[in-house]
Parts: sequence; structure tokens; C-alpha cells
Amino acid sequence: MKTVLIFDMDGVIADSWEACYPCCKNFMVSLNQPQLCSQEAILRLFEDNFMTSLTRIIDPTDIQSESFLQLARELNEAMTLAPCFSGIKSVLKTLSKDHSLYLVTANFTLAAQTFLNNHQLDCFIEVMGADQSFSKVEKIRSIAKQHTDRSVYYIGDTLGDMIEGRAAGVQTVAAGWGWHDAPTLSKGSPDYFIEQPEELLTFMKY
Ligand SMILES: O=C(O)COP(=O)(O)O
Repeated sequence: MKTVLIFDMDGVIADSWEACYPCCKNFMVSLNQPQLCSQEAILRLFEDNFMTSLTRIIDPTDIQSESFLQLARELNEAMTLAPCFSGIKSVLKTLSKDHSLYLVTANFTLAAQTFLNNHQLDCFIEVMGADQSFSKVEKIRSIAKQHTDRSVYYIGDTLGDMIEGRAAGVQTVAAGWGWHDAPTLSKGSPDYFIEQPEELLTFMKY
């Protein structure tokens, strides 16, 4: 039976920390939050849903839409330069022959599509970015609802991904090559932990 595999993008497919960090930093500067400008502070925001973490610190009404538009423009530009993690492209191509692949990301849909086009990755049925919903729980649930007879997995690289995947009621797979280290990911009690993209093939019994 076909499985539904929902992928996070940054840190799982896109080796994009170097591309994304300056954009996130500029966003924090525009919000006048110098204490959130370091790499560590921004990575900590991904220990839950990014917007949930941010609005615990900043009043949501202080987040101007112009700051978001600027973030979207910068991420779209930066993602044109982001490489793929080694090995992930052929893994995705193999998996897409037998399974249904989706992409659910905190990045913007256009930035994700730019990245996917650059790498000739056309294996996703749908790409759902932050402009569709800030909540990965909502996006994962909406996909799972279309496939109630199939196993659904969310493959992510941050503690926030593990928390949201679990809250959405799907099985979570922690990708150990991304933005958060194993001790951080383990706080989200992932159902599975893998260290290399190729392990996804073993996991799916290739
Ligand atoms: O892993 C994360 O939470 C960040 O990655 P994303 O931007 O693709 O959601």
C-alpha cells in the first residue's frame, strides 16, 4: 500500500541554513529584536512552531506585514542559492515512484518552488508554505484527511517539526542531518530517528 510521506524542506531537503539565517536575522532587526539575531536564538525559535515561538516573545500586532513581505523577498532570493543535501534528490525520486510525497514548510511557497525548480525536483503532489498557514499541524492534517486509509509520516529536522507532526496525529521521523541536533530532536519523542537520507529507503523497505 502506498504511504504518504510529508517532508519538511529546510534542513531535510535543502541545506539552507547559510541561505536562511541572514534573512531571519534581517527580519529580527526589522522587528527591533536584537536579542533574537544570533544563530542560537533563531534556532531556538524552531523548538516549537516558529510563529508560536516568536509571538511568545513579541506581540503579534508588532509584526508589520512589510517585514514579512521583505522576509519573503529575501528568502525567495536566497533559496535560489541553496544546495540540496547530498543523496536526498535520488532518494526522493525513488520514493516518489511508489509513494505520495508532499512538502510542508515554514518557508514561503514561492521560495520552496524556486528551490525545487532549481534542483529539478518535481516529485511533490503539493507544496504548502507559510503563506497557506503558519501552522504545520493544520497543513499536515489537511493532507492526512485526504488519505485516511494510508500510513502518514512527517519527516522533519527540528523539535518544532516533531511537536507539530505528533499534534497532527501522524508518525514522526527525525532527520539527524539538519538544523537541530539529536538531543534536541529527542525532546519531541520522534517515532523514528534516521541519520542519512538513504536510510529513508531502508525505512520504506527498498
Ligand atoms: O525544520 C524546520 O522547522 C524549518 O524548515 P522549514 O522552513 O522547511 O519548515
